Amino acid sequence: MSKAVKAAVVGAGSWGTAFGMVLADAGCEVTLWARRAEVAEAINSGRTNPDYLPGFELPENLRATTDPAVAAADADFTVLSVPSQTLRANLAAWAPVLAPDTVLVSLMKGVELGSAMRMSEVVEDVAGVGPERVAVVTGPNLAREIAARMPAASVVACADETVAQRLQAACHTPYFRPYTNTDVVGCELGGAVKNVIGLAVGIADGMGLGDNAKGSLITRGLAETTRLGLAMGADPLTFSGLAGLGDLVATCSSPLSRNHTFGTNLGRGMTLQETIAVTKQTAEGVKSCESVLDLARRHDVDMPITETVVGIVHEGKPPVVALKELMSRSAKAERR
Ligand SMILES: NC(=O)c1ccc[n+]([C@@H]2O[C@H](COP(=O)([O-])OP(=O)(O)OC[C@H]3O[C@@H](n4cnc5c(N)ncnc54)[C@H](O)[C@@H]3O)[C@@H](O)[C@H]2O)c1
Ligand SMILES: O=P(O)(O)OC[C@H](O)CO
Repeated sequence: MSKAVKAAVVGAGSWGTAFGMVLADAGCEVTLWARRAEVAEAINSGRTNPDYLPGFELPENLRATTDPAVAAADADFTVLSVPSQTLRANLAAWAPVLAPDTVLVSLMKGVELGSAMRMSEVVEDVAGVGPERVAVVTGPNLAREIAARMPAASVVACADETVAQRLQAACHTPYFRPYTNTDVVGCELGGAVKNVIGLAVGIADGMGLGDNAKGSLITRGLAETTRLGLAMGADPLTFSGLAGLGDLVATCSSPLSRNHTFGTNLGRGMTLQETIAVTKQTAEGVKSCESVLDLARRHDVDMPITETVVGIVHEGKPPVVALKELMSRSAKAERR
């Protein structure tokens, strides 16, 4: 009998826990690392994670610990699911205990502030591993729907296709269908920028701007994501796939999206501080809109929607003023 695949998951938040359930349902032995002892205790004794995924019973082959060395031991895959801006510090603490040949898997959809590095680049930098040891899982995967075992497709990206295929096998279940891709840059950009566009669509929804505005923002949001991707060497076809259009549509249409909800609250007139106060979990676009804009400027790419979101979220620009500015930009051909 072959040995079960072992997976460590760093971060027992909503997506770390839900993806841990997917791995466990696919037959892996999963150990979740939780920051707080009470979260680990609830998972081990109550089979639930009431703080992040209330109402879902967790599989028996998913355990939790607060000790990184226990979680990391012999892990074939070390799955990283913490807020993007904390990855560097979290992974630095894990680096000494990582299993020697473990594949590091990023679930995160953000870009590091200051360095403008994608999450896989931060992983390579901190863990000192090459791209063949780093994979990314991304796509239209709202954690609560996955935890309810509702059907979804996803993308498993790695520069080394055989590694992507191993991970694909490790997380393939009757309700979770992962596709492989070797375009790590495109997959990560799709995930990070859709959060920013999700904020923009949420703001528009909160302002009551209607479905034409939503369709326009989604489409032009995808256009600016693709422009950035092309400048960074991504395959443009990635953006019409699950990591691009798929995730953008799910995020921009779902009340389960934290980024969309964050934007809706701002569009309804809440202040930034009020919105932060009612947001219990990570809305990556709030910080990553600045690092995405930084990336755009480094690559000399025009990203007007991203710029508008930064203006509203970080510069106190009233949404009505931002809307007027966005709509009065000079006329253009669609494909440029
Ligand atoms: N929730 C989803 O539906 C979903 C789906 C796909 C991808 N993602 C991505 O997965 C990543 C993780 O998101 P999530 O939804 O699990 O977030 P979350 O807010 O639900 O959980 C974050 C987890 O990170 C832990 N953590 C570790 N160090 C931390 C620190 N210094 N500060 C704050 N928290 C810290 C928290 O304790 C918590 O367990 C994000 O990049 C997100 O974009 C989320
Ligand atoms: O809740 P959000 O906005 O972080 O979105 C969750 C996932 O990324 C959707 O695929």
